[in-house]
Amino acid sequence: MIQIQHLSKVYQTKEKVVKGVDDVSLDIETGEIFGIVGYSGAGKSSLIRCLNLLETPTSGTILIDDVNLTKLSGVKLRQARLKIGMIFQHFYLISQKTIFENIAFALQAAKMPSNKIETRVMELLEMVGLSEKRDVYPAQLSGGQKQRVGIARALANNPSVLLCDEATSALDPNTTMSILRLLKKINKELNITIVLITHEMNVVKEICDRMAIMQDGKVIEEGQVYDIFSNPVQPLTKEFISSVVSYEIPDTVMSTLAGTLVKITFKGEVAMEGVISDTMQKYRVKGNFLHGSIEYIQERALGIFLMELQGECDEVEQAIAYILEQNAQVEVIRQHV
Ligand SMILES: Nc1ncnc2c1ncn2[C@@H]1O[C@H](COP(=O)(O)OP(=O)(O)OP(=O)(O)O)[C@@H](O)[C@H]1O
Repeated sequence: MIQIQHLSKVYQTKEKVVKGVDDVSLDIETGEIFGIVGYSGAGKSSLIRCLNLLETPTSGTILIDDVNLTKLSGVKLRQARLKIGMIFQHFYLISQKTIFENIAFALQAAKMPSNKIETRVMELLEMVGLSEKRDVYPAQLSGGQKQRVGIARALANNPSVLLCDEATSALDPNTTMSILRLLKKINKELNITIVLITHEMNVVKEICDRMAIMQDGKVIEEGQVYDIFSNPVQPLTKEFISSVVSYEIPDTVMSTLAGTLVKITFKGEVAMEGVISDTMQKYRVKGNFLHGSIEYIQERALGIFLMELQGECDEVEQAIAYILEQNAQVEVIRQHV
């Protein structure tokens, strides 16, 4: 388990003092995939770089499996760092070395006996699907393949934690998906805890179990990804979610609506169509669908629909009460006019 306690990172420049990370506390469970989201400058890189002490925290504590990293130095710190792999947006492979040599380098640095290195490198290359590329140079690989090498190198010394710093931000959507699938496979098969930072909500939606949203160095919201998508609280969180699922209704359409405008959220197993059609039959209410989508988050359905409900006030109220009874969430966006 990773415990981040009251972590702060302050940068002192000639002109000013900047709080990159401002009193952040988070617990990340062993074996989970935890996403940290925020716009540029929110403090994500500073936070993730403090986790392996690439940045020295100004104050606060980082415990990994009860070992306080901030108290370690010298050999002990180097050993602890070997248990934390990291991958980067721009891969940072050594261009003069082959793929094999790039990965072997991480093992040599950790003093693995040379007769064991070849077997281990080939094992890693197979895990990331690049066995055929052992003797080529990084320039001969695509971005996705380079990131696979980055992953193999990060896993070389059997880390318990993998940090991903915008690992898919330089990749196209299809390649991003294949890298995310690989990370998920690694997480499941090796039970590695993954902490990733990203500005893309899609990445989080695809593979993370829990997430935190950062703004101005602080964590402003955290929780299960499913819960955050179904019930975001902070305006910034809502903004990030709208980048994946947007429920904006154009003003021109809005001005033509006379009924009550509601947002209905169905979680998981609730039979959405049945609830809506039952409601329309039970009450003298007409429903117009304005927008709708079903997202799958961690293989659990989340249906969000925007509807205009037309009818007498009390009928509309009863219809809403009925939908609520069926375990759906209803938010009245605008009462009928
Ligand atoms: N070495 C540094 N010296 C001074 N200020 C810094 C330094 N590194 C980061 N900062 C500042 O700390 C704040 C947080 O930056 P950080 O890079 O952690 O954010 P981020 O969310 O990762 O953004 P990005 O995705 O653009 O890197 C910003 O205001 C940034 O300017």
